[in-house]
Amino acid sequence: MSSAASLPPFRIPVWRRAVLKVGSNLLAAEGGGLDDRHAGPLAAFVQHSVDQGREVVLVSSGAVAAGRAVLRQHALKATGGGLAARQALAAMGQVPVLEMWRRLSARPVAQVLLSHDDIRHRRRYLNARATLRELLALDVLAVVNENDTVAVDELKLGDNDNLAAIVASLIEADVLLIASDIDALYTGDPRIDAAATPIRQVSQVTPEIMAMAGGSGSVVGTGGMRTKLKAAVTAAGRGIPTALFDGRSAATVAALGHGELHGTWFHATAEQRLHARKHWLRHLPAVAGGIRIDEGARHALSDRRASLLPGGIVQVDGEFRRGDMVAVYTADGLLLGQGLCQYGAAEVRCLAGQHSRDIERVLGYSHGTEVIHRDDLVVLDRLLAGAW
Ligand SMILES: Nc1ncnc2c1ncn2[C@@H]1O[C@H](COP(=O)(O)OP(=O)(O)O)[C@@H](O)[C@H]1O
Ligand SMILES: N[C@@H](CCC(=O)OP(=O)(O)O)C(=O)O
Repeated sequence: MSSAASLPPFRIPVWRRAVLKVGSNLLAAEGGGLDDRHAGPLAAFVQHSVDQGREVVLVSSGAVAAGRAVLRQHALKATGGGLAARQALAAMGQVPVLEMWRRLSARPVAQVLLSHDDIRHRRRYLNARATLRELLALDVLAVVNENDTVAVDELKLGDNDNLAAIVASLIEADVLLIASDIDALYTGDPRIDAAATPIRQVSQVTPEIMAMAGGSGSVVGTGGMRTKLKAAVTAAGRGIPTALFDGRSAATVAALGHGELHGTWFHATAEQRLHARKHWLRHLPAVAGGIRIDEGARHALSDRRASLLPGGIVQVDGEFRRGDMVAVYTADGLLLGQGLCQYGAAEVRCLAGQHSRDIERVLGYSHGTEVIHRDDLVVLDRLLAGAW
């Protein structure tokens, strides 16, 4: 088997926001529990990226492996196998996982546990997104994992590769970074196929590429290469490229900090991203009613692609709830576009004409400074001009 070191590195495009997924195999110690040997250089990579003005959200596995060690440490006996036992292990293990990242990070860490329901339900999805955005703004390291406690088998996000791709889409990351225990995608499962060769770039995950992937090479890993390829497909569907690399190699991790990938790069085109989002926003039906805005806000939305702030709102028609798709009109009633509203109609009525900084004073709480965030807004004249 030839190794990925035989190929020239891939120069990754400059990115501003990334999701870094750290797999179980990198965190599980041989005799059980956690080993921070590989997590150390990865935490240093995150810090280095932040120092350069970038943002990184971590998706970390390892809870089940860590939970097993807690059980042993305290000489506890599992009451049985099955799902509940695994969930209990994960619940116990989240503590040492967080503790490890806290120890390795110069910044405060925050735990974000997500479940299937949080992704499927729009309101919960928006809440999760708002929290992650806030944590990024606070410069806090968000450590995401699946909320195994409430995830039953048929409603599981499944593996953290998939979760990482969803989080990348949630925070609109520029790149998904998957740190694994293998240095590239190979033409076949390297454990079985001695002639397998590494691939540096994949322009699209085709059925032929999918057929190259086998399952996990270890007992702690969940999905193997197959789930990584599926994650790359999910991410590419949102226009997010994926980098797969060997998180056991400190040199590879350090090189990544300088934009050099010694792994596999899965391309995603900008058109894919625009198309997916434009399509999604455009086809979500708007609720009855809407928001009328003044000339300054119209200019900001259509010419500067800005978010809708409370100050530019002159009138609220009808009823809608937080998270609903709401039509936006000019003051004289021309339809300008539509977007996902961060506040319900009653709240927007209170906020109309107010400065963003006064939201908390007016409502007693805040869901953010934007009434409609620019990422959630589709402006029709841009669409028609094909520029969105
Ligand atoms: N075509 C392939 N190329 C590379 N690795 C493969 C391939 N098919 C299967 N694998 C296996 O996938 C493993 C990585 O996945 P996994 O064990 O789930 O790790 P993680 O904990 O990082 O998610 C590799 O160690 C390798 O044994
Ligand atoms: N929530 C589980 C995730 C396990 C998992 O998916 O692991 P991985 O092999 O990294 O995809 C844990 O923390 O143990």
